[in-house]
Amino acid sequence: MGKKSRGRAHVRGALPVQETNVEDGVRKPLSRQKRSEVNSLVERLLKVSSTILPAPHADKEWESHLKIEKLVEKIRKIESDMKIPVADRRAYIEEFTTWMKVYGAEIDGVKISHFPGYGYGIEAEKNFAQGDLLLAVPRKVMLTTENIQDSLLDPLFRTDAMLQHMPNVALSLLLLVEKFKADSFWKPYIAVLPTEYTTVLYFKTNELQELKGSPSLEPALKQCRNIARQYAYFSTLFQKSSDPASVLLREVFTYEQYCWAVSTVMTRQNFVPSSDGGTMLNALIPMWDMCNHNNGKLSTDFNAEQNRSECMACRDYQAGEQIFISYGPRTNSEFFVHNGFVYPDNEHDGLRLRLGISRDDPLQPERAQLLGRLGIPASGDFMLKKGPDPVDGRLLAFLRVFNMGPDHLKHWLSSERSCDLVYPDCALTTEVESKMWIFLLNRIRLLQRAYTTTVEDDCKILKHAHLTPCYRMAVQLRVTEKKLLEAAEEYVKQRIKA
Ligand SMILES: C[S@@+](CC[C@H](N)C(=O)[O-])C[C@H]1O[C@@H](n2cnc3c(N)ncnc32)[C@H](O)[C@@H]1O
Repeated sequence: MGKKSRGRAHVRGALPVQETNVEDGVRKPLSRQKRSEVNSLVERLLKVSSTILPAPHADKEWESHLKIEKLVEKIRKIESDMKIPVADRRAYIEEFTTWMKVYGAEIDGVKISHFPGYGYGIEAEKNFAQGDLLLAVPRKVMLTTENIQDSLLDPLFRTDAMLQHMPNVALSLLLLVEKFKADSFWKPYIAVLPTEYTTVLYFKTNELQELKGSPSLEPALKQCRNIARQYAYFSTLFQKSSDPASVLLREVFTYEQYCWAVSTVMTRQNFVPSSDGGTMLNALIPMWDMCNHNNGKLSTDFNAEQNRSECMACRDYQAGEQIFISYGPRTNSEFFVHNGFVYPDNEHDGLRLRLGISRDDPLQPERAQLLGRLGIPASGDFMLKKGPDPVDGRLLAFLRVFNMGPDHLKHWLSSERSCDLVYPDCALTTEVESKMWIFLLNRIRLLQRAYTTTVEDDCKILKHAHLTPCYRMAVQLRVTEKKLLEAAEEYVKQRIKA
């Protein structure tokens, strides 16, 4: 495809230049030799990223990440020949807003503005009272997995198992198809999307290394490995298939483009009912997806009668204020891995604890049976929560069962009141109670010792102005984790004293 000739203003003002996804140069395919180099690197990447690692093993995961990174770096270097210069994201906001209104969006009273620390966001242009309609986005402008059936992706979608089973991956590829198609209906929307993200896929090795000791490192590395594997899979597929999507994407599909597409979807997607109401669809909802997150109630709903998503004010807003929505009760680790940000005031924060009954434990069958009765697995992920009650009923019951002796287990297995084990005031011997609090305290201290810095060190680091956004986020995340552990430690110490 040749250079775009559409005239537009390159607005350069006080704000940093925000690139768009609109090409501002000539797209160049790779030379034959470079294509074959990429293909052989991709083959190796597919192998390395598909290797099954031994169950949770941080060192092995890190080793594998370094191998993947090495290959990805080589691929990126060659693929940089395919890079297309892009223009200012901000210059397209007006065109996008007009497009939204033409297709029936109700967005009077709000506008897109830049907010330091958040990127773009939605600003109130008038006062809103709690419960008022802030914006309404018709289905027509949404990009959903239902749009695949009328797109170039449809033939590939129908035959590819990964696309059939992973709607978020399918939506990512649909987005790429629409981005590179000459006459996409969604061009005005794609033009105002960010060109880069701060999801873990954009972290350099030294930035990810800042998470050593954190329980968030493992899901972050897994995410990087999964995306590298998917990239390698599709890169190979597009080179050899002749369906319309493969033909279109063959010359433009790079690791960077794939990271962009999946990051767009993972940081912005929502779910809406299908047109027949029978199922839920992964959807990109223009304009709504410009809202940033804070604590609060979910305030977006799909209005089936009007066939549109509606977002209500979850509190009063004054003109000039940034409007926030809640992305839901996620921990900071989840925000970090899936949404590309850390929210220090997160009231739903929590820290994953992996706990399990050892197979070598002679009482394993009894413990597993009792836990099973409570609907709790004998091994799995539990959560230490932020706030005054860090230990919820599920974790409490696990710890109790884990620390019971044979007589206690026998008693609770024959009791009709075993469900009481999830309640703090359940009548349990002090022997089991104190054993379990000591066990939890040791576990918390083990987690604390795994970090290589203290909260004080981290706070000093965060004062440096020159940190990259990804580096800053990694340090912010470990601060939230350490503070949570500190509070939980204090809570447990009080229980031991009592
Ligand atoms: C749905 S988009 C919101 C619009 C986005 N700010 C933009 O410029 O396009 C979600 C992204 O916004 C940013 N974001 C949302 N809430 C945030 C918060 N509370 N703090 C920092 N960044 C936030 C993160 O980069 C996140 O990936």
